Amino acid sequence: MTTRSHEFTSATRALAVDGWCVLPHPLPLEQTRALAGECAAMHDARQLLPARTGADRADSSLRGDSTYWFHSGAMSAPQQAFADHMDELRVTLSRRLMLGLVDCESHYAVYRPGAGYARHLDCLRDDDARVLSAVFYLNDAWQEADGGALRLYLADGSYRDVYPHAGSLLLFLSAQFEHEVLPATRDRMSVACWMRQRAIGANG
Ligand SMILES: O=C(O)CCC(=O)C(=O)O
Ligand SMILES: [Fe+2]
Repeated sequence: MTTRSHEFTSATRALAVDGWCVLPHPLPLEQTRALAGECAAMHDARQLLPARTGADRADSSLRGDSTYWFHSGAMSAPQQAFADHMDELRVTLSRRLMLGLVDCESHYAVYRPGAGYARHLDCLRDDDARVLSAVFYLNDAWQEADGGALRLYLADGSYRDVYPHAGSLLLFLSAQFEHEVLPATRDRMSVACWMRQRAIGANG
């Protein structure tokens, strides 16, 4: 079995059983580095903007990150390589788990020290398109003492803390897992991605 098909098989099993999983190194190291370099440079150039919460407003007490949405048809080479990999994963998971996933949307996110994202669900109100959440982390040499865990709340009332180590990909079913981003002591970079079904009521 190739590394990639092994990765897809373990993700399929874990999602079917637990509804979430972490893939330690789904992308080649150079691709992770290229994304991290681009994200940091775009952040320095102020191309990331304060993120919005459901009510279409920026409220930094709920959510403190800045984001840049990938534009299909106008992606940089690192963004395109990431999007191609996620599309391949989407098609495989959709077929094996019968999820009806039709596309992905992705953005860079940077949380400055002290910024977090309060406990939430990724499904937007009045829009059930997001089925699978994927967060790909870009931070070299992250230590648990740096904070910044993604805290994933499980159905039995416990939680798991996932640290944003460069190259790891967290996947979870968007409608089932509340989660929050805990504040960190250093900049925290990621690509957040949602695999979507055709929303009920959507045209075309
Ligand atoms: O960066 C993370 O670990 C998760 C971000 C998140 O929950 C979101 O963007 O909805
Ligand atoms: Fe989220």
